[in-house]
Amino acid sequence: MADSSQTNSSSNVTKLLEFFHLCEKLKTTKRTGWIYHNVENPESISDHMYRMSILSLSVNDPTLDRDKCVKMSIVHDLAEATVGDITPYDGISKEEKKRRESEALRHICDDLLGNSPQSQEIYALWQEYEDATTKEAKFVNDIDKFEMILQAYEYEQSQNKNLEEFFESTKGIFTHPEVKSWVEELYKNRKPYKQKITQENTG
Ligand SMILES: Nc1nc2c(ncn2[C@H]2C[C@H](O)[C@@H](COP(=O)(O)O)O2)c(=O)[nH]1
Ligand SMILES: [Mn+2]
Repeated sequence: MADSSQTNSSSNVTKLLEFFHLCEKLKTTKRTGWIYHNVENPESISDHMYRMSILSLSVNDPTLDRDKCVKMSIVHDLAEATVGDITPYDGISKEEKKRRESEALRHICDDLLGNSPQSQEIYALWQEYEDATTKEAKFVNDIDKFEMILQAYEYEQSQNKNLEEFFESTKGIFTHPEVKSWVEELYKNRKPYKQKITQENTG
């Protein structure tokens, strides 16, 4: 039997399980931006965060705390388990989106995780990402958008979708030199969308 100081009380364990179950929403909630474009079988919020953690492990930048970037990647959209995946086109201001997400994260960290040291780290990582002032946060903000256009490219290729909007809205926003090289390579490989010529088009 583990030493009691290292175990949680039974009510805390009950709340931990509630948190773990809440995280299922990240696995089941499809990303809204793809839904709006009728993408078939769109990725979930956690799919997006998982690949961001892989990008964090892959970057060749010794000045970056990559472990921190991995942690930041997997918590940056955690609040979406409660508030959902809000896009810039939903008519919800950045301030309101941040208020909802901050409230959701406070509930998770205070009510479900009992303001434990672990929950304080989760909240601090989320806040650092939102403030976007540290090197790690700027990098993770970059790969949040790079991972999105990477996925847009893949849907364009596999489903012959026109997802130009995602490329337009992220033009010129990348700051990290290596991420910029990834973006350049992606643009080099991107094939123009081919309008499917159907019977009615040809008359
Ligand atoms: N239709 C569009 N949707 C977009 C665009 N930029 C972001 N988004 C979507 C992608 C996600 O579903 C959601 C927010 O993603 P976060 O990872 O930032 O939470 O917004 C766009 O240009 N067009
Ligand atoms: Mn994101």
